[in-house]
Amino acid sequence: MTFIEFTEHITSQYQADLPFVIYRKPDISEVYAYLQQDSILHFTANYKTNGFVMASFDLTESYIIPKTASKQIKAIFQPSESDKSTEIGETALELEASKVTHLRLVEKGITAIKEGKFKKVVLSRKETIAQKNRENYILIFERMLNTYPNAFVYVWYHPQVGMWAGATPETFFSLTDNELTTMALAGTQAYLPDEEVHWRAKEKNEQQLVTDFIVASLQPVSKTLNVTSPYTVRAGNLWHIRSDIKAVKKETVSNAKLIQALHPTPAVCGLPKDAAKNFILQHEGYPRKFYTGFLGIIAEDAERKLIDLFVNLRCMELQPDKVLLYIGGGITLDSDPEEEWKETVKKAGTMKNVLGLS
Ligand SMILES: C=C(O[C@H]1C=CC=C(C(=O)O)[C@@H]1O)C(=O)O
Repeated sequence: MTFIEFTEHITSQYQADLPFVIYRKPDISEVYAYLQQDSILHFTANYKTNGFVMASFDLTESYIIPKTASKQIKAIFQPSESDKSTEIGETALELEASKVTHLRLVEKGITAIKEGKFKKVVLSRKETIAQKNRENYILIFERMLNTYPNAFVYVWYHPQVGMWAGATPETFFSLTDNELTTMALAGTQAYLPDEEVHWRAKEKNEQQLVTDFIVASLQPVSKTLNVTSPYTVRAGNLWHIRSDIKAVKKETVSNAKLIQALHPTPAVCGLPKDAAKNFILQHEGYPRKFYTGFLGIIAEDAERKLIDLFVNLRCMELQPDKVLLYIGGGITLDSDPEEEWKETVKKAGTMKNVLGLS
């Protein structure tokens, strides 16, 4: 199937108001779709059903587009020069208001760290863009494919839930039979061509906290565990620090148990997990919904088990009359609120770029 034919199937699916997901895994040229043949909202509690999972940060919403209820199609996407001309404005006023709110939130987080409530918390905000862009979801998908070749790129739609799109640099975990791979991702700097990246102790420590958490969470459920040294990776207009983690999972550990052990990681929540999560739910002042949740594929049969899940970062909710961007950053003892604000502005650039806004 050509990419054009692929998009025609998606257009018919959307016109019929039926659920679908289109996605591309990092560094490959195939694009895939699950086209659900009914409009039922399917839930998954045990993550055993084959299909495409979309789970919210607080796990109150864990949906699946089941394989058995869907048509699956694929095509090859050839990268092209993307057209970035579609653009709309946003109100400076809203941005100012959200800056004050975010600075206060970060200050509260730093105070709580000083009081010993937790070591790290990831605090986020939502930015509203007065742009009617839901109908442009295919153009947005193409632009994300072109701009972020090493990201997991997707558009997900369910008539009862809404439409989400994103280009995330973070794997939650992949499982092939019992071999698990995951990553510890943290630290952010702007990508500037021809400039070398230097990480400060603050960012290195922040990333180490994430690695330590993942290792400690995987130890009880794994037979073997290996971690690479941290290295620098590019995610669009940003640099991050990353370590790769490989483990062999104990046979008896279920998907649900694994998810429970790892989600939410300190890359999106904090440390200790429960204290940071409570702080987020109490103080962020808006529901994260699917931002910092996870999404991806579950494909298990008698022969083999394949799971490929990604953390939902650098994403947006495409509502009929507006676009909502979700962005955050890790706060530790030495965080500076103004710098943290700037970091969220840079991260917002990942999605604004595909909307033609930066
Ligand atoms: C929470 C986000 O990014 C996470 C992933 C990489 C680096 C991060 C950081 O430097 O704070 C965050 O932990 C986001 O993009 O909204």
